[in-house]
Amino acid sequence: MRLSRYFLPTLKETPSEAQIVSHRLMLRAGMIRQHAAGIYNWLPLGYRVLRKVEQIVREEQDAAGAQEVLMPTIQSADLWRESGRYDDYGKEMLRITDRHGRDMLYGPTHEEVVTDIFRNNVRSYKNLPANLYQIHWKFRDEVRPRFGVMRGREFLMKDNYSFDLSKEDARKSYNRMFVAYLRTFARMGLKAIPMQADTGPIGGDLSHEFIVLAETGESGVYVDNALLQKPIPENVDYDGDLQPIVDEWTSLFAATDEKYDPEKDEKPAGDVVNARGIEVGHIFYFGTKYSKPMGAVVTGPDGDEVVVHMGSYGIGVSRLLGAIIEASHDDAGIIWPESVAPYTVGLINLKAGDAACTKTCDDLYAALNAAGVEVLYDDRDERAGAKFADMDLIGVPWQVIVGPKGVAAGIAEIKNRKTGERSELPLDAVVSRFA
Ligand SMILES: Nc1ncnc2c1ncn2[C@@H]1O[C@H](COS(=O)(=O)NC(=O)[C@@H](N)CS)[C@@H](O)[C@H]1O
Repeated sequence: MRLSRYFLPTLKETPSEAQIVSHRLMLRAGMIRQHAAGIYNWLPLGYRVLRKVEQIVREEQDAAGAQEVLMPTIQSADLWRESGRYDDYGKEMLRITDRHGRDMLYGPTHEEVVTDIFRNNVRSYKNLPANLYQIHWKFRDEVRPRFGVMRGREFLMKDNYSFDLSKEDARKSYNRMFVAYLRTFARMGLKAIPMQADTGPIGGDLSHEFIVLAETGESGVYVDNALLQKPIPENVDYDGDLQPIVDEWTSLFAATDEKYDPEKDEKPAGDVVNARGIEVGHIFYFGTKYSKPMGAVVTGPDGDEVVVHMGSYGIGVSRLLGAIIEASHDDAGIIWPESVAPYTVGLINLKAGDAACTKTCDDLYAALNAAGVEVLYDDRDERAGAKFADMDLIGVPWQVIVGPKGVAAGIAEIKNRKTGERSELPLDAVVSRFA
């Protein structure tokens, strides 16, 4: 993409309404613009990263055996009356009346909808286990939306729902998601620690939140330092027994401050630190909480009717962009991990008015694109300083800097955005370096 053509309204000034760094940088880098409180427009740069994050979530869900669906954002209130949550859910639920006077709502979550899909289409235990997921927009009328996409009212969530014949089988589904979550966040360069958590309006008695440690996090947490060093599971056999991995990750102390109070509870063993964290995922087992009132049953192996056991598993996809920036930035701006970066290379033409330099850069841009390298090409007629500042703000992992002197010497300068390390490369070696 050429910066001269990019719809990228960067800001020099820090917007006053932004209180945390990720919110400030997402506004300054032209990634989002607020539409209303807690509701955002996703501009080209921001949307590009959102889809990269979404894709990693999707890949790990597919690898774990979940199947992607798309459920409606607007739901009928009738299902929520069946589950008994219509009144309990409170003011966070955006309630709507359609032209025929029917009670509808903008979905804050989808347990009822997915249970309705299951009960209408599955009769036999032979179709279990089932695990359906979607990546879709949710609406929760938060009383105090803040911190940009971190606590929005309309936000993008990946939500899964699992269906099993028994609590034991449901535990296996839970474990598959637990491991998939460890892998998902690690692929985005995040250390997300699974912690015992409250179940809140979703319900159930088994739940873990996945928390990324960050000083601006809204959650207070207590975590054993050893958890931060643990290697992430690789080459996972999702049909195998994952309990040992889950046991390993839950044997050390980690709890949100809702579950552990240092004043009341005894001091846990280990090198436990108190920190702030961002909840990027939350998984629940809640048995028959929805399947019983909604009649989601299957015929069991011995012909009897069995109410299925369920769990639900959420990831805050849009929140993750904020979390990644909180975990990876510096004074100059965002530092995107390569796995979610909007572009891999930021190509900077230091002298747009110099014909030889511009031709070299244009040729390099074409060659990198032809090799499948995602390039953001600063071809603007701007001062070098402004170009460096913008590319550092946008946060692409690698900068390829070409000026008239470099062209004369046949070299480009390469800058690693994360380390600041600079090196030189012959111009004809740049494509192979990044392809
Ligand atoms: N207001 C919000 N803004 C941005 N992300 C949010 C917001 N509320 C929740 N999330 C994200 O969505 C994830 C899942 O939300 S949740 O309420 O914990 N869980 C559920 O909704 C379950 N139905 C899982 S499918 C959270 O872990 C958090 O990362």
